[in-house]
Amino acid sequence: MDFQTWEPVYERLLAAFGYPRGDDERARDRLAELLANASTYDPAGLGLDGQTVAVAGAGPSLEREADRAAAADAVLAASTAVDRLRDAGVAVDAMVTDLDKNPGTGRELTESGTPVFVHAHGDNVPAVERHVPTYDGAFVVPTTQAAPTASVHDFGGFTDGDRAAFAADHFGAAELRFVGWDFDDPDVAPEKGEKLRWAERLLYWLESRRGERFGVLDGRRDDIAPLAATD
Ligand SMILES: Nc1ncnc2c1ncn2[C@@H]1O[C@H](COP(=O)(O)OP(=O)(O)OP(=O)(O)O)[C@@H](O)[C@H]1O
Ligand SMILES: Nc1nc2c(c(=O)[nH]1)N=C(CO)CN2
Repeated sequence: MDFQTWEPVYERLLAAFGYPRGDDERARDRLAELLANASTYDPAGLGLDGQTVAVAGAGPSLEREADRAAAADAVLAASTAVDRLRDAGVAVDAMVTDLDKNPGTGRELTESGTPVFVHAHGDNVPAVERHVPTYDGAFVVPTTQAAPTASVHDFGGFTDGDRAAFAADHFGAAELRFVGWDFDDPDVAPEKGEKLRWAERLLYWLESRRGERFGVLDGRRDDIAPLAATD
């Protein structure tokens, strides 16, 4: 997705959560500085074009659905879904994270040649500053939710999981398969619940743009507030 398409939705997110845009931009630029000497990873190298890509979230259903991830051509996993899939015997092709839960996993992945999409936003600069210098920059894909720059990309999306879906879409995935997504999880804290509601709206927008029907949204569409007139 190009930024022109993403920006109106991004502006709605900023308004909904009260995030200052300037903070996201400063975070983006700090991430760029920290990687200034690295030749970062081009996700085209993942070869997602035409593939069935599993997009793993960290909901309670993940272990139950691990086989569906294993059977996909590629797996992009959000944050702690990486560790849980590994424990279930499923290796991931890339991790998508804002470094707030399992930064050590991200470091190990980059060290062993698995790309990690590292997202900088207005509320994670200390984590970015602490962990990015410990990563192998050759396997980091730097991302922002603000305007992209020469070195920091914006493929669209907000939470770790939906950003994985937008990245898979951007790099040509033929089919997205969602595992570990539980929108009605009663155990998530209120702010996280609000983020999950936005993730759901974003996936609804994405499926409509792709002309696809994501099974994870079956039975839910009537209750989703659309983000675009075309939804
Ligand atoms: N029930 C759920 N609980 C948590 N995450 C879920 C759930 N369902 C789907 N997800 C997706 O899994 C992703 C990873 O969740 P996790 O709790 O490991 O990370 P997080 O760092 O808190 O995520 P984020 O920073 O994006 O809020 C979320 O970003 C979300 O997109
Ligand atoms: N500014 C800002 N941006 C975000 C935040 C956040 O807490 N602050 N959280 C996200 C996913 O958890 C994604 N983007």
